[in-house]
Amino acid sequence: MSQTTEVNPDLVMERAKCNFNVLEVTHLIDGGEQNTLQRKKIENIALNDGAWKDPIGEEHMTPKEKYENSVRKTCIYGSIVKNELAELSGMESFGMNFLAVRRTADAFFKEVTPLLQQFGQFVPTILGQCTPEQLSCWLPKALGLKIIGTYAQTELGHGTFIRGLETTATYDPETEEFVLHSPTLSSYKWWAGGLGKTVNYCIVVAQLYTKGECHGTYPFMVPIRDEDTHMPLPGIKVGEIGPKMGYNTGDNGFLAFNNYRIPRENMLMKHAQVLKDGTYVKVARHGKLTYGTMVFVRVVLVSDAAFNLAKACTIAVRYSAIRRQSRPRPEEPEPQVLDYATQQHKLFIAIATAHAFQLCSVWLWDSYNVVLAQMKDGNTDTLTEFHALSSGMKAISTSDSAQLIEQCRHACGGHGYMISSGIPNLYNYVTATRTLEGDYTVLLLQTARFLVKAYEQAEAKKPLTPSVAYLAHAFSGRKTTWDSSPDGIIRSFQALAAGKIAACVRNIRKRMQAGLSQVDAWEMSTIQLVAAAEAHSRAVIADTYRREIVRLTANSSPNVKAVMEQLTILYLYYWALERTGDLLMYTSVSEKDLVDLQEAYEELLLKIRPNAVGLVDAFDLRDEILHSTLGSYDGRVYERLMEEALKSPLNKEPVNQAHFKYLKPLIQGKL
Ligand SMILES: CCCCCCCCCCCCCCCCCCCCC/C=C/C(=O)SCCNC(=O)CCNC(=O)[C@H](O)C(C)(C)COP(=O)(O)OP(=O)(O)OC[C@H]1O[C@@H](n2cnc3c(N)ncnc32)[C@H](O)[C@@H]1OP(=O)(O)O
Ligand SMILES: Cc1cc2nc3c(=O)[nH]c(=O)nc-3n(C[C@H](O)[C@H](O)[C@H](O)COP(=O)(O)OP(=O)(O)OC[C@H]3O[C@@H](n4cnc5c(N)ncnc54)[C@H](O)[C@@H]3O)c2cc1C
Repeated sequence: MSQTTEVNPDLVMERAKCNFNVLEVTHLIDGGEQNTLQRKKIENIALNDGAWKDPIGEEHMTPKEKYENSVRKTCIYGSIVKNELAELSGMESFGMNFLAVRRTADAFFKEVTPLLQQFGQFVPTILGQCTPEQLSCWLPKALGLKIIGTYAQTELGHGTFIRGLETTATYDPETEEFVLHSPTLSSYKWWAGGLGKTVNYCIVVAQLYTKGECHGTYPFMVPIRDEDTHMPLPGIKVGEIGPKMGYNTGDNGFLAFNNYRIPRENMLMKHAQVLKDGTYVKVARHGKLTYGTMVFVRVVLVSDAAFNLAKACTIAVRYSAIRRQSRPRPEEPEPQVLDYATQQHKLFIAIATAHAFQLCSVWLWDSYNVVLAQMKDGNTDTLTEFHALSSGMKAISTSDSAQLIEQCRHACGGHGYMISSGIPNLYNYVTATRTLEGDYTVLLLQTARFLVKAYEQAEAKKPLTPSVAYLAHAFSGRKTTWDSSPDGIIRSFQALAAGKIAACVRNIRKRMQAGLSQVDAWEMSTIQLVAAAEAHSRAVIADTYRREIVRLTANSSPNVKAVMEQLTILYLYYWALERTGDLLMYTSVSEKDLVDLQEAYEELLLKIRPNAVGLVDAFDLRDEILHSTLGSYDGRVYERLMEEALKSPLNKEPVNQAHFKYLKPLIQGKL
């Protein structure tokens, strides 16, 4: 935590009011004291020298300057990671320390590094899609930054529908090469991060053709730029796609091939092989293992959503503690805006949600490792359930985080709209994650596919996998009894998920009986299927959050236990109140129960209020990582806003030339 000598008195007061041990909660969020110490060590090594700081605010730079500045900082951070953090960061395990490296990177990059995909997708694809020989060839080069790569799957014409990709990789047994070709404009690769200017290698997903037959999409390792001159290689057309809402330091690019040849060995052959004579050999037992990188990134994105939401609520809660506005009681000073119940309603759910997603991400990560271990032994049985689970969690966590970050902006009034508040960059980053790596709707429909099948299993009294075990109770013919205890509310969330899934199944069957095909009946039901998958994912998140908090605070001090319990209950009440219509439909909840619940929710906000600043301090986000005039630890908000305003290039001269060139002639009637 960064400290300065003068701290805003309101923040001093808030910190004195906090009744729990902030460090204990930090340890809880980090997954233990050792992790906190290690993270702080990484942050200290990486951030204490400051050579990476921007010469002028990035927001005042041209797109070209922004990109070049971002590469500059990437190299500084790259050398710190390579020379000083490599051992600490456990790169190969992608564990907690790797997350600390990822978290520290945000001090360097307000948007993104052009090397995000190197570590987010290029290395993971090498790890997940290569044969042992390929792995030993490419992994050291990629980890040692001898080659810089990205992941080019999406095309101008298709992102969601991978089977519709048009880029072809046709095997030529004469030369033992693949010929990569982009037959149409819509087949141009589009979006890959770092592709525009930075990378020299690219994992390209293309339709595999051999012996005149198409075998579906596979990944290929493709050199695209000369390793010395960095010029695009002959047969390659590559460039940057232009300004975006965010990710502007990430040089997302386009790429096309004109009968471009790569050696046979450059097909990533863990899951299928093409022999020298062109024979296709399928190795994998599960048809979708080539989608593995996407599953990995979806898991990572849940923790990314939690982290970015924690940043936004740190900014908004600290700001709300120093911001005073209006005078409801004329005899008293203006209250801190944090004292308004509506402000607490906007912010405390954001804190609880950041905790919920953080704990769910750790749980999801652990479950993912179990699935990977089973797959190593040749067992892919749990992959389908995990795909459904990770798709749902990715969809909900990225979407809720984006919405709550926007809510944090609302909570900061006009100043939240300043780039220097830090919130716009956070929103622009997170809202993209709702789309990338599988759009929200598309992923929830994947979850729904699984749920409908699970419902049919339950109906046939067959065994159910853990995440849908609650469906076994869906056939009692009675509404679930409302009970406002935490476990009772979770049971109600499960009941409404089960009710929605059952309604979807009924609708699909009814439509098919009326003569629609299965595809059309499904399509007509997709609005409800998305709602059912959302309800299911929310039930899983609520259940996991509650279970994990109970487990993790078993030995905590009483006040930590109490405040963590309050947050989980707040989360449950909030979502119950958001879904009153559904509860009335699928549980025995009465009007009076809902009135009581609303009252209990409002009382809970009051209980949490004195600990609000302590709760966001516990996220332990250094000022360098927050990049915020409103959210710094010392609360010197107005001073920082003024300092930033004075940095505006428009303030460099008293009168701008546009006055004489355009305005004066207009004023003088000469135009
Ligand atoms: C040293 C230097 C230092 C420098 C700084 C260091 C900085 C450190 C930074 C560290 C970085 C850390 C990481 C940070 C975060 C990472 C961010 C990375 C950035 C990401 C940017 C974005 C990238 C992308 O977007 S890549 C493109 C992604 N594209 C998609 O996601 C496409 C979505 N579409 C699909 O997934 C599919 O097409 C789908 C699933 C919608 C449909 O597929 P289909 O083939 O048509 O399948 P279908 O017929 O519908 O059948 C479904 C069937 O298959 C099963 N299924 C589908 N998918 C899967 C799967 N993945 N796994 C398992 N099973 C699957 C499904 O269940 C169905 O089964 P059945 O119902 O039984 O038939
Ligand atoms: C910042 C950013 C970075 C990215 N980085 C990369 C990268 O590094 N590499 C890479 O390969 N790609 C990358 N992408 C691309 C990204 O993966 C795709 O944009 C994403 O998967 C969505 O696909 P799409 O753009 O084709 O959307 P579309 O599928 O065209 O979606 C448009 C609309 O149609 C709806 N829709 C589509 N299909 C269905 C359906 N079956 N049922 C119901 N509704 C449907 C969607 O819900 C959406 O509302 C990036 C994208 C962004 C924004």
